[in-house]
Amino acid sequence: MNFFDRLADRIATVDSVVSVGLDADPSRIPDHLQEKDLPQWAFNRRIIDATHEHAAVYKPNAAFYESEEGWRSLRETIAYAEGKGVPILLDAKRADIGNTTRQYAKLLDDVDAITVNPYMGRDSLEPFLSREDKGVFVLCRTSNPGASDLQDLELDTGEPLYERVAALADLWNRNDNVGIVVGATAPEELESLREQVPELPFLVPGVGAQGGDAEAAVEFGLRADGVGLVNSSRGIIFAGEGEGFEKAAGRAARRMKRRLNEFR
Ligand SMILES: O=C(O)c1cc(=O)[nH]c(=O)n1[C@@H]1O[C@H](COP(=O)(O)O)[C@@H](O)[C@H]1O
Repeated sequence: MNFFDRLADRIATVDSVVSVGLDADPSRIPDHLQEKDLPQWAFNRRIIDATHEHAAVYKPNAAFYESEEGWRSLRETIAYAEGKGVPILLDAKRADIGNTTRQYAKLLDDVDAITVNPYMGRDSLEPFLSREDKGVFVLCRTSNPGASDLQDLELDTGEPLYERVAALADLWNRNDNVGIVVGATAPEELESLREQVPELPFLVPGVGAQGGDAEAAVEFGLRADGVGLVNSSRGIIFAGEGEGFEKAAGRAARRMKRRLNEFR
C-alpha cells in the first residue's frame, strides 16, 4: 500500500496530523534515565507510550542518533513505534551521487518515509523515488532563518528557487510517493506552494520551539483530502523535565492535536 494511503488511514484513526519529532538530544535526557543501557531508547519508549494516541507519525531526526549507541536506540525505537502502529518518517535529509545515494536509500528498508535534499538533482534522489511503497519528502522551503539565502533566489524565469523545487517534486511524483517540506515559519510561501502543487502532501515543521504559524500550517499544509503532517519535536518531547517528563509530553501532544484540529 502506498505510504500516503497508509498515512491517510493513520490520520483518520488518531484524528491527528501531528508528527512527533523524536529528536532525543542526549544532553536533555532526564537524569534518572542517564544510567540506562541506552538512555535515548529508554527516553523514546516512554515518549511513545505517552504520545502514540496523538501521533500520525514519529519523525526521528537521524542527527541525534549518529553514534553506535544512537543507532541501536533508533532501531529499538523504530520497532517499538511500529508495534504501536505508528509510521516512522526518518528525517535524514540525504542524497548524493549514484552509488552513494543507493546506500543511503537502504535506510528506507527499515522506515516508512524519509526526508531528502534536492540540491544534487534527480539522479541523487532516484533510489528513493523508485521505492513506490515509501514516502519521500523533498526539502523545499525550510523553516530556518537562512532558508532565504538560497531558496528564495530568483531564477531567470522570475520564480524563486523553492518554487522550482516544488515543480520538480511534482514531476518526480510519478509513483504518488513524493511530498515536500515547507516550514511553518514561512506562511506566505506555504500558501503559494499549496496553490502551485495542490496534489503534493506537505510536511510542515517549525511550530512549537521555532514559533511557526499553526493555523497556516494546517490551512495550507494539508491537501484537500486532509493528508499532511505538522511536526513539533522539542515542544512535545521536552515539554517537561525530570520524573514525569513523559506525562508532560503526552499532554503537549494532545494539546497540539487539539489546536491543529481547530483549523482542520
Ligand atoms: O526536514 C525537517 O523535518 C525540517 C525542515 C525544516 O525546514 N525545519 C525543521 O525544523 N525541520 C526539522 O524539524 C524538527 C524541528 O524541531 P523543533 O524545532 O524542536 O520542533 C527538527 O528535526 C528539524 O531538523
